[in-house]
Formats: sequence, structure tokens, C-alpha cells
Amino acid sequence: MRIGVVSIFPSYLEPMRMALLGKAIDRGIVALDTYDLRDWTHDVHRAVDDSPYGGGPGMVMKPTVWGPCLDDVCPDDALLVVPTPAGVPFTQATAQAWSREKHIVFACGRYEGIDQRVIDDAAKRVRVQEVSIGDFVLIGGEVAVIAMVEATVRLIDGVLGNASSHQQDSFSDGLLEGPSYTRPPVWRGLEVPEVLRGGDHAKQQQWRREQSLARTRERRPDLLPPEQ
Ligand SMILES: Nc1cc(-c2ccc3cc[nH]c3c2)n[nH]1
Repeated sequence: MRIGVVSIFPSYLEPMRMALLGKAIDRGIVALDTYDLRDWTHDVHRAVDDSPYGGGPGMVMKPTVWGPCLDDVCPDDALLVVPTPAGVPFTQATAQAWSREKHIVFACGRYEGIDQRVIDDAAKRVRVQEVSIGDFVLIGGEVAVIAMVEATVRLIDGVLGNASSHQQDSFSDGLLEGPSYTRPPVWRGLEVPEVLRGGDHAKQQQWRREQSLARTRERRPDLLPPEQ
């Protein structure tokens, strides 16, 4: 998978070159290109924003800068993702779908966002998804991109050491993951549940399912399947 990220703060994206994501890049599973939007500005001040039509607070990012940039960095067969609080919710299903893409380009907005015509114009040529990572407002799209790239890339074969890890994720079966434990068996007077310390794998699987259902019922009843 090739990933392109456009930002006015490309160094904000450096965490993606660390740890497991960094190893996926080193191993050639993922290629990461970061681009500085200001390289497509055409004035001495390298302006990327301007005042909003119709008034209102803040500034809007210029189509005359974003347009030429996306023309250069986003080929017709790529998926263009624009993080925004006004987007469709990003979910595990989104990550699963994106993990099968060959090339994803992320457009990181700042200020009050990107002139809508940039998205409308791009949509004539490429698949565009305006996506939200949650009902809260960030200062820019970069943090959302790091979260979405991590959720997506970890699902690509070979990225996670233990292939079964993501098959037991929260949400992989639609439910929240239950509690996890490791040694010591007793810590500060708190014991690891007996069933996990035994060897009956069928009982352990049943216990984990019950824990997932209980936690989902308590924290995210909206995720429960109808009959639960
Ligand atoms: N889910 C979510 C996305 C964002 C977001 C995305 C892009 C920009 C650009 C300026 N502010 C932004 C905020 N906040 N929350």
C-alpha cells in the first residue's frame, strides 16, 4: 500500500515512521510519502488560506493551492480521504476496506477547513471520502490521519507479528474486547480470573464471549446484535 499525506505541518506525521508502522515501511509493506502543501503556493508569503466568503470566524484553505497539489500527488486510481468533523464516521469496517486499497492520499486541513470546491473538483476524477474519527473537533486533520493510518495498516497481512491479533480486536466480531491479564496471578490482592489460569480452552472462549457481551452491554449497547 502507498500512502500519501498532504499537510502544512509534514513533520507532524513523523510518528508514522516509528515503531510497527515504521517497520512496515522498512519492510516495504507500506510506502509513506508526505508532502508540504506550501510547496504548491505561488506567492512570496506562501499563503495557503484566505478569508471565508459569507463571513464567519477563521480562515479557509485556498482551492488554488490544494487543487494543483492534489493534481500532482493523487492519481486517478487512488482513494482521496479528507478528515473532517463533518465526515462519515470512520469505523473498523472502514479500516478493513481501506486495508485492501493500493493507494490512499490523505488531505490534512487546518484553519476552518478546505474550500469545498477542492473536494467537489477532485470527486470528478477520484473516489473521495470525507471522514470523521469521532464527535469532537481537532485543530487539524493530521492526528486523525495518524489514527486512521494505524487502524488501517495494522490489518495488512504481515504488519502485526501475531496474525490472529486483529482477529480478536474489539469490533472484529462487532463487540468490545473483554479484559486481558498477564503474570503475576495475584497483584495487589487482585487475582486473575480462575478460568484463565486453567487449561480448559473451550471454557476460556465461552468466558471471553460472556465478558465481551457484558462490557458491550454496559458501555456500547448500540453495538449489541438484536437478539442480545
Ligand atoms: N473527527 C474529527 C476530524 C477533525 C478535523 C479534521 C480536519 C480539520 C481541519 C481543521 N480542523 C479540523 C478538524 N476533528 N475531529
